[in-house]
Amino acid sequence: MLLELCIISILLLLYSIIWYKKNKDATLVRWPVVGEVPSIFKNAHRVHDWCVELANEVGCTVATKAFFFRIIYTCDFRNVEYIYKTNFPNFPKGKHYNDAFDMVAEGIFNAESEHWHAQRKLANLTFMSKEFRSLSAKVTQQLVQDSLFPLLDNAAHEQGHDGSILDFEDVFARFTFDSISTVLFGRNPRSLSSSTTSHHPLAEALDKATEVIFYRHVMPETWWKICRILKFGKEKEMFKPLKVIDEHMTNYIATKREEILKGGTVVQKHDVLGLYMTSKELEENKLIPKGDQFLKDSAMSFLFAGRDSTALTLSWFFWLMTENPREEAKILEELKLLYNTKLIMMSNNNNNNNNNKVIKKPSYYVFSYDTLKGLVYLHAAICEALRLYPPLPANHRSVDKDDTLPDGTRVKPGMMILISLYAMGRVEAVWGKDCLEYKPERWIDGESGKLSAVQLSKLFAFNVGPRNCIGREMAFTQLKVIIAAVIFNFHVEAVEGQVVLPKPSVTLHMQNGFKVRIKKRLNFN
Ligand code: HEM
Repeated sequence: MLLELCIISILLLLYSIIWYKKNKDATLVRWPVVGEVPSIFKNAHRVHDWCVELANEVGCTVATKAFFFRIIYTCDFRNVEYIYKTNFPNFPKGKHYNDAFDMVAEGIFNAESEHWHAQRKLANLTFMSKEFRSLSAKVTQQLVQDSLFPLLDNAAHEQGHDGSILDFEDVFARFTFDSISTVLFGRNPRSLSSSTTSHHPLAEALDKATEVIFYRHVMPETWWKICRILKFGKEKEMFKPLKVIDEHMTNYIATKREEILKGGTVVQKHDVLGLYMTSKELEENKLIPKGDQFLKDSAMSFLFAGRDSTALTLSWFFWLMTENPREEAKILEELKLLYNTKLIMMSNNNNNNNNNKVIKKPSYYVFSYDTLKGLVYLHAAICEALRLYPPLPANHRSVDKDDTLPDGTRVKPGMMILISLYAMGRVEAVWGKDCLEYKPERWIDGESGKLSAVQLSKLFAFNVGPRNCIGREMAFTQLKVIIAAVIFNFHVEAVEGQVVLPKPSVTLHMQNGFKVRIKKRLNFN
C-alpha cells in the first residue's frame, strides 16, 4: 500500500513538473483550483502589455477564474460597444466599482440608473454650456501664457545646468491641476509657478488616494475591506488624504457661498462649483442629492476624472513626438501655415485701415482654440496618441441579468467584465500589422484629406455610449492649445538613456516620469 502511494506521488510530481515546464512560458496558465491567479500575479507589473498579448495570442475575450470569482476579460470591439452602448442598462458599474471609489460616493462617477441619469443631465447643462466652454479655453490659454511659457523659457535658458531638465509628467500634472482647479472652483493654486517645487497638498492627497484605489482593484475585495476596518497596510494610508481632501472641499464650498452672496466676477460665476450651487436643475430634481456632501463628491468626481487623464495624454503625446520627429515636423508645418495665414490676414486688415501700424511679433505665441479647431493633422496626431496610450487603460462593468455578448460569450450576474482600452488600441486584427507604430495618417481619409468618420468611431479612449466622457470637449480644447503652444515655440528633446514605460495603475502613468530638455524655436525671424 505504502509502495503504491509512493509511486502515485512520484508520478503526480513528475506530471506536475512536466506540466509546469510545458506551460511556464504560456501567456495564460490555468491552474487547478486557483485558476489564472498565478498568471495574474506574474504579469501584474506589466498588466497592460499582458492584456495585449492575451488579445493577440489567446483571444480578444478570455474567461478567467480567480478562486470562485469569474472575470471576463475582453477587448473585442463588438462586445465593448454592446456593453457600453447597445445594452448599456444591463452593465452597470456595480458594487465592486462603487466600493473602490467610495470617496466620491454620491458623485456622478459612482451614481447608477436613474440617479446617474439625473446627475448626467445636470453635468451636461454645465459642461455643454457656451459659458463653460469659453471659460475652459480662456483658462488654458491664460495658463500657457502666464505659467507654462515662463517655466519652459527658464528651462531653455538653463542649458547645460541642472534646471534645464524638466519632468514633463510632473509639469503637465501641475498644469492640469491648476487648470481644473480654476474651472471647478474659480481659484488657481499656481502649482506650475517656476518658483514652486513642492506639490499642492490637495494634489498630493489625490495622488495618494488614486494609488490606494489601484490596490483596491488588484486585491480581493474582502481583504482590502478588512484592512480598511483594521486601518492596516495601504488602507491605513487612505485616512490622511481623505481628511486633506475633505478640508479643502469644505473650504472651497464655504468661500464660493460667500462669493455668490456678494455677486462674483464672471469666472467665479461660471466655474463648475458656482454653476452647481446656483443651478435650478439641482434644486428642483428630486433624484439629485442635496447639501454640501453632494457638492464635495461632485467636485471630487470631476477632479479625479479631469486632472490625470489630460496630463497623462500630454506626457505620452510629447514622448511620442520625441520618438517620431517626422510626425512632429508635420504638426509644426500645419501650425506655421496657420500662423502665417493669420499674419497675412492681420496685415491686410492693417493695409485696409491704412494706419500703417507695424505688426508686433510676440516672443512666444499661443494659438486660440477657435483657430486650432479645424486642424486635421493635429487632431489625428492626438487621436493616435490616445489609441496607443489611453489614460484610462482599463475599465470594468458588472452584469445585471444573464446575457450573451456579440462574440457568443455567456455572462451572468456576479461576474466582472474587465475591458482593456489599452489592448483595444493595439489589436492587430483591427489596426493592422503596423498597430504598434505611431501613424496619425490612419485617422485621415486618403481621398478627402478630412478626418475619417470610420476611424473616429474606433476611438474608445473617452468611452462610448450614454456614459461617455463628459469632459471630452474640454480635454480636446486643452490638448490642442497646449500642444500647439509647446510645439510652435519650443523644441522638446528626451533626455537620453531613460526608459519610458507604463506603470501599473488606474491611470496610465509613466514608471519614472519623462525627463526632457527644452530649446527655443526661432519661428518669428
Ligand atoms: C484626455 C482626457 C480624458 C480622457 C481620455 C477621459 C476618459 C474618460 C473615460 C474612459 C470615462 C469613462 C469612465 C468609466 O466609465 O468608468 C470618462 C468619464 C468621465 N470623464 Fe473623462 N476623460 C478625459 C478628460 C476629462 C475631463 C477634462 C473631464 C472634466 C472634468 C472629464 C470628466 C469625466 C466625467 C465627469 C466622467 C463620468 C461620466 C459619467 O459617468 O457619466 N474627463 N472619461
